[in-house]
Amino acid sequence: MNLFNNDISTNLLPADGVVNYFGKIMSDAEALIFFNRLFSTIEWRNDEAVIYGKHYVTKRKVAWYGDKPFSYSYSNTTKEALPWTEELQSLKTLAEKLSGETYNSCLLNLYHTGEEGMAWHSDGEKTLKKHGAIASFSFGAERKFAFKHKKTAETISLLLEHGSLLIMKGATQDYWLHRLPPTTKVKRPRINLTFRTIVGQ
Ligand SMILES: O=C(O)CCC(=O)C(=O)O
Ligand SMILES: [Fe+2]
Repeated sequence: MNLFNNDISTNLLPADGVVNYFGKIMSDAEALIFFNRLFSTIEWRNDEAVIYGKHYVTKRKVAWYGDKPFSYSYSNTTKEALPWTEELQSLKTLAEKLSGETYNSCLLNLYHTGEEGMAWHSDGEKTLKKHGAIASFSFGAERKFAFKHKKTAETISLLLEHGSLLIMKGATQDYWLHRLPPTTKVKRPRINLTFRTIVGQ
């Protein structure tokens, strides 16, 4: 368990990838402004999934934005990226400055309460740049986030704070799963943004 690591130069993973937690990169007041603007201006939609032929609509809401109308396909649905909003453009610039990487798209998640989460997965889709960085911003309720090694099952956890930035890069998606565990303790909403790089479209 590594709940309070705040040194950006520290790799939270012991091997097979790089995860840097920058901690809070803005004031709580500034982060609240981002939360409110994102909550009201993003075109939030319920996420859909087809699992064993059954159609599910999640409570969690999602949105997909980018430089171009990139398509993003998963669970038998395809979404086209919407053009950047002012807030997304400024957060993309901030992520690029702090991480020294570039991004061309962003997947957003809105978790209304702690009971909504995201199951173990890795973001290694073929449409994403191989070993490209993923920059993850958190706004609103603080939530636990966890990594699990695909072979050894070693687990690393941390807290994602209001107004914080986490970077995943290198071979992370090849070797590690990550998840946002559900919890009954958190009653407030959280917004997550993951800036990514789509290739070949
Ligand atoms: O909500 C989070 O912090 C993680 C979201 C995530 O892993 C994803 O969108 O791929
Ligand atoms: Fe992910």
